Amino acid sequence: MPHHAGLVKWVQEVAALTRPAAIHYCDGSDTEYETFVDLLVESGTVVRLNEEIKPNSVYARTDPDDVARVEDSTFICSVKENDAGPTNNWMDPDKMKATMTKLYDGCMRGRTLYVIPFCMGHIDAAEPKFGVEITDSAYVAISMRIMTRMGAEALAAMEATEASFVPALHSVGMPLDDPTDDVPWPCNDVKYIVHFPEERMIWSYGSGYGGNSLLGKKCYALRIASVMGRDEGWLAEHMLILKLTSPEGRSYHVCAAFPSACGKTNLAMLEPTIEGWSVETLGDDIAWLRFGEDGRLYAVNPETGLFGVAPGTGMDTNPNAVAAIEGGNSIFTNVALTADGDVWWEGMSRSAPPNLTDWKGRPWTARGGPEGGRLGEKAAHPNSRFCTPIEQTPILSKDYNNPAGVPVDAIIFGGRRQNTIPLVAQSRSWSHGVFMGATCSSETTAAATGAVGVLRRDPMAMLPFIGYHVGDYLAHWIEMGNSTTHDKLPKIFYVNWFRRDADGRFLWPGFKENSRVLKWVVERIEDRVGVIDTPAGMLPQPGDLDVTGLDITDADLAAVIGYSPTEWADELPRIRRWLRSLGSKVPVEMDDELWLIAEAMARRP
Ligand SMILES: Nc1nc2c(ncn2[C@@H]2O[C@H](COP(=O)(O)OP(=O)(O)OP(=O)(O)O)[C@@H](O)[C@H]2O)c(=O)[nH]1
Ligand SMILES: O=C([O-])CC(=O)C(=O)O
Ligand SMILES: [Mn+2]
Repeated sequence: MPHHAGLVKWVQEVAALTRPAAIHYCDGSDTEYETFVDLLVESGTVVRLNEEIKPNSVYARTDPDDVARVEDSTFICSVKENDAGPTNNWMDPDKMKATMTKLYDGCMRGRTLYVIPFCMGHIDAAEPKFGVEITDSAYVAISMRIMTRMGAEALAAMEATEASFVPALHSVGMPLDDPTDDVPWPCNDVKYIVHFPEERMIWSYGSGYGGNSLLGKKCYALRIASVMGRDEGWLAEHMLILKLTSPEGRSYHVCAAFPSACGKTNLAMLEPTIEGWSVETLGDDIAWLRFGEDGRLYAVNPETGLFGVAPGTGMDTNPNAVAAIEGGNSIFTNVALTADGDVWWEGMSRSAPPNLTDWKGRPWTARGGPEGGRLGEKAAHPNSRFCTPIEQTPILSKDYNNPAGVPVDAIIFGGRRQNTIPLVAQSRSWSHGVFMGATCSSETTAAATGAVGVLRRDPMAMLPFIGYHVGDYLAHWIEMGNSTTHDKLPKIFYVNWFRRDADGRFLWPGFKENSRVLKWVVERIEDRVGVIDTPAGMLPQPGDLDVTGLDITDADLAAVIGYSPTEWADELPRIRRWLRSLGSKVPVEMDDELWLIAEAMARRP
């Protein structure tokens, strides 16, 4: 039994409310994992994959209505409504607690309450960030084991100092009065993903999907941590971290923020196509950025696993992710199952293997669709995921486990835009870089429920993850830039791999070829190439972007890297309207940058 008084008391309170049949404190051991998998096999939630092909791995199919983050049901319940800002759903915390307490009342009947002590970031960090998730899902428990530093070690470190922790309560919301009533994927139509920023507390109900239920990830490491960062002078960001080494052996660290399903995992594990360059991975989704004593910004990845989009992950796009997955020890969700007990998804190989079972459990027919389903339906859900220990990445940087993190040389923002945004642009200054991040936009993907392909602004790729007022968040970014000398700050860039021609064809091959853009970024850091200053930012000069050996026409290249005055004439009013819609907390620097761009456009027809 743990002796952390605060923890024991909280577990007792939750148990009194939710009335589970049993309580289990997770130690994170291999035996415990085996027990949980056995239970999940018995309840039909997972099947074990073929031990020869995917050792120690399982496959889960969710309820077809529980496949992504539910942004409409995600709330920031700050005490004051204005502290949640215009981009978050808000409800009065007392009202929300009353509503959810009713839902939690008896919600774990017939199930086991699992207590998962965990640490986001390194347990021996200067100020370790602890959390404890209570959940009634063993699927969540085995996923948290991959994604976080959890179990006995985290608990011991917490107990050593009676450290405070973020309490994170999760229930699938399906009590069992008769065990034979259980379903493979218990969940509830009513879903709430709720954050109490002042109390640093998370309540989640009704969903078992990763982004809604693995509360260390988006809920803690982004929404709650962004509030901690505001108060303590650091940043919690939706960013990958990579280390890039040039043929001369000089290394640089790059953080990049792209919205969900817009290429972070792919870039983080990139295999450069240009001679002599190499990439090592440090993180693929979340970065915590703090100033070191030398005044530089340092990044750590608070997670220990990859929770990656499966479709599109294949040998030709991301061989390092494939290698990590081949290592086994993984949980696959909503992909397709092969006849020999392996997994498959669109983009893994050119054609589907025979006798597939799709993500809804339907046999896959030779005509290329599920039995009883529509032609053209995918075998794997577009937001299907692999959950794999990051340590299995063949190109993991040796600094991944360094509690102090790595110094950041460049920050890249990106989005998924068919037009307007050039392949790569550098910011003229820190505040122009913050402006680029702030006005970043993207066409929506399947990572959240709702329509796909709709253009929305996604500041720093954090729109669904900022735990407070977006205006205060942008001001915090500006302040971070003012807390050190200009030359120590990372350079800021803005990229777009997704620009298309009039026929909808991607103009840029992307994936591994994005190494050519990283090379240009390094050449800018080293001040070896010049730029063309445009309203869209500082763009590569003709001939500077290395396209040796690349199959791209001059016309396509010009179109993908170029500034389009007509497209920007449409864009500028959209940006202005959007900034206005955020209200008066937006820092004045954003208006200044907008004005500078408008000026430049007027000068340069
Ligand atoms: N056209 C094109 N598609 C890309 C590129 N990089 C990634 N993609 C596609 O974008 C999708 C998502 O890529 P990921 O790297 O998994 O995205 P992510 O940002 O890590 O997503 P989250 O885990 O949801 O935060 C996949 O379907 C990829 O095939 C690129 O350079 N060009
Ligand atoms: O949270 C999730 O569901 C997965 C993810 O990384 C994202 O959506 O950005
Ligand atoms: Mn993500």
